[in-house]
Amino acid sequence: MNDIIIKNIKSLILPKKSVHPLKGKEMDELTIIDDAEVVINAGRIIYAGPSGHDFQAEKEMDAGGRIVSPALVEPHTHIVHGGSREHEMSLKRQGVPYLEILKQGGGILNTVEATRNASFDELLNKASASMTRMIQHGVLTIESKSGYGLDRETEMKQLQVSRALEEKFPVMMKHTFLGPHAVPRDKDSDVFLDEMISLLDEVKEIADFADIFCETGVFTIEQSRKYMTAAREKGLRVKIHADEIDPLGGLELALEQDAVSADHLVAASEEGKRQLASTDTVAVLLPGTTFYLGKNEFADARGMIDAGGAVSLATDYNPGSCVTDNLQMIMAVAALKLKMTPNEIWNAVTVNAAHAVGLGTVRGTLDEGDTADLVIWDAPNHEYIPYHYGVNHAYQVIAGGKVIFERPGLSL
Ligand SMILES: O=C(O)CC1=NCN=C1
Ligand SMILES: [Zn+2]
Repeated sequence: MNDIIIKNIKSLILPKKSVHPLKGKEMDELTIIDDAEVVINAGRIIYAGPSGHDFQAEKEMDAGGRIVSPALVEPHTHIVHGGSREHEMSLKRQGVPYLEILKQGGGILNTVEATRNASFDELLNKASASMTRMIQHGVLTIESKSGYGLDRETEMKQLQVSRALEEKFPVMMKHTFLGPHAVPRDKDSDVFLDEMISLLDEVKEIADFADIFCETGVFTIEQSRKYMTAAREKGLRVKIHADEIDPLGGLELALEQDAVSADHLVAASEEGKRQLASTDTVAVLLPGTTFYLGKNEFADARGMIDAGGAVSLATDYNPGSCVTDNLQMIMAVAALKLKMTPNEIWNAVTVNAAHAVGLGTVRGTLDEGDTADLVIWDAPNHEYIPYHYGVNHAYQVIAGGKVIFERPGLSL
């Protein structure tokens, strides 16, 4: 006897499980099963496909003609942080560039001060509020970065808070050390980078990836290569904030370093985009950040996909350059500004996002045996979610076969 059967599913969205991230034309392939049902037992998918079978289950759920997909995967967040930077909005309005605010000691350094001053519990409570919103928006796999400590004690505190989130919520997480996120005001960048490299032995016990902000006025290509090489020698896979604002060649460095992902890529070179296709490195695009920074040039998703590359999407949720924990909104910006198709977008927030955090065959699909992490959406079809933006379309969120969120209706 199974635990649950979900019936009356208007259409079931089934991204393809693949040992490699979906690339190029594959990204536009998406199986949609109309008139479907899902059978769950012991927290795992037993069946997800056309209805009409005679499955037995303790509990029958009626999807009410709604659509169902795997729970979303969020491959790039700065969810653990103290404070907020709404005061910087006026600087942005006056046209002060992001890197100028950082140079003046604001930006990331402002959040560093708030994070250093926050207790473990304060950071956990604040991140828990964001985690709750992400889950309510259909996300059950999340990557979480450090990078607001710039010292051993606070970087480790952030990573421990990240681990505590995974204990507290029914989600799967990956944890990233982003010690080289900015250079402390009173430090030489090479000296500081060596300090962060010296932490890698300790970090590799608690983090899955090592990440660096390779950007003008932050860390150079040479410094990024030194750090990524050191991290890989310690057995950590690497990520990189690359070519976000200036075209330093961060994407090429990511590919040279066999990075699991290269993130931002707004200023990525044509050569880098061409090389992407011959690797399994996932381009994690963050169009919400481009929108939030008031820029008009978005990452060239079309160019990367059409050249055969693998693309995924994330919020980049952080207090300074993209203050949203709503991945559905990013799906809409990807449709409007990255010119991605609905099928590409759904693959970019499920199976390819899973590959971007080393979970490519573990999350983002509903194959037999997969964890029963799925969302029942209040939407008529899969194209509707990127189309109708700014609202939460998740009706029910099911984690490991348990309904953990149901959007309340009005009590009139
Ligand atoms: O500004 C922040 O807090 C987050 C960020 N890191 C690199 N780009 C944006
Ligand atoms: Zn980021």
